[in-house]
Amino acid sequence: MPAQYGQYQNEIYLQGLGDVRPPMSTDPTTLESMAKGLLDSGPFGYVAGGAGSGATVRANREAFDRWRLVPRMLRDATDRDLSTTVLGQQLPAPILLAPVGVQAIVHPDAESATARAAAGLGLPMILSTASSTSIEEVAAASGEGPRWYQLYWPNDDEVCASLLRRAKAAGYTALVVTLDTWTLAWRPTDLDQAYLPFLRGIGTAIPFSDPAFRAGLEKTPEEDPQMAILRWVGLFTGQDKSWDRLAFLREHWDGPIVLKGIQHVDDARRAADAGIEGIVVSNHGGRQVDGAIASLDALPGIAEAVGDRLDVLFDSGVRTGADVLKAIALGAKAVLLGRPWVYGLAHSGEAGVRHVLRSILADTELTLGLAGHRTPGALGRDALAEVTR
Ligand SMILES: Cc1cc2nc3c(=O)[nH]c(=O)nc-3n(C[C@H](O)[C@H](O)[C@H](O)COP(=O)(O)O)c2cc1C
Ligand SMILES: O=C(O)C(=O)c1ccccc1
Repeated sequence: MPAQYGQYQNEIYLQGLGDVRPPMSTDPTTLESMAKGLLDSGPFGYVAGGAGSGATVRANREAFDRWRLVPRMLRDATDRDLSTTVLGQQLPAPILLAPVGVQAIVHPDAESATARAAAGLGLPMILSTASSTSIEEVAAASGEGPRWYQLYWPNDDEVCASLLRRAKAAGYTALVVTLDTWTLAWRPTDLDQAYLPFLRGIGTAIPFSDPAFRAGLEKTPEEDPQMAILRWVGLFTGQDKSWDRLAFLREHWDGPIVLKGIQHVDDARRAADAGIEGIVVSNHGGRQVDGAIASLDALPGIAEAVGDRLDVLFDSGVRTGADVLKAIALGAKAVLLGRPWVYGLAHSGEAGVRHVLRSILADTELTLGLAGHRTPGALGRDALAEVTR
């Protein structure tokens, strides 16, 4: 297959001949400061912020800086192919859109804009349970694009079964169960502004359309929004879940299941023992356990232990093409991207998300080739050097 994503580089240079500049920076590491100038401090702080002192947000980036690619020369890497297979599904590149809730706080087009941008590139969007837009609406915006559903596992089995039923009916093929956010962490940036997006009312945050959810309310969410919001938050807080409860999800979901938020190798082994198809090695972008291990530092041991039994995915701190390649060389099959495209969404909706995704895809493809490889699968530990200070 001819290299395709690198075309974005040519496109940008050609537009430059007509004095047209790219819509926003092509360097995703600078998008945070751009978004700071665009968004109110509440939503910006919510997206950019982390737990506690921010130690784990920083650690995620520092871990990437400790690994360096070691490029190889005089190997024909003119034609690159980023495609890969995850959960038995062919993907055009080893990149997925991480589940991100409440997208209406950054742009009115919210999840529908993201879904259109992802679908246009054939990348799976993982729709959050905490989305601003309904499962069915986002499915419609996805068109033929691949779609996965992320579950915040409610402590009401009826609501859980209803969400899974709707996701299945709307064509979502894989289920990502997020385990690390059964309550929100201590997040000083949000606390200092008393900012919590889903306490700000119907329409801007959580959809209340679910029939099983509505059935459990005395008054409709339209009549008593406060009550509805409190019940919704309560449903996802302080759950008393254990590994044997995965059987319930199996019963109500007939596709592959991925557990998100795995950081300990023993938890990865338990997932494999339970017959789970995939895990996401993730610390939630440093938003949950302040002081937690950098996600990239947790990856190699986990990939070594279970990489041949299930698909190991990775997120937290991926910003550049080189980062994508480093995570793959350390054992990930694919990576999830979080904040960078959210900043693109804030800038210009669907077009902004598309620009950020195309930038990272182009960077990934060019850097792969320049490092001397044709496919992500060719990357092994010998493609990297660890820098010790
Ligand atoms: C604003 C925001 C909202 C998020 N919402 C969810 C969510 O609803 N479900 C979930 O599993 N993860 C959620 N995450 C975590 C992401 O899926 C992902 O793990 C994280 O953003 C990856 O780190 P990165 O932003 O450094 O790429 C959210 C992250 C952000 C920044
Ligand atoms: O903020 C988050 O990290 C997150 O996962 C979340 C949780 C609930 C609602 C929206 C997002």
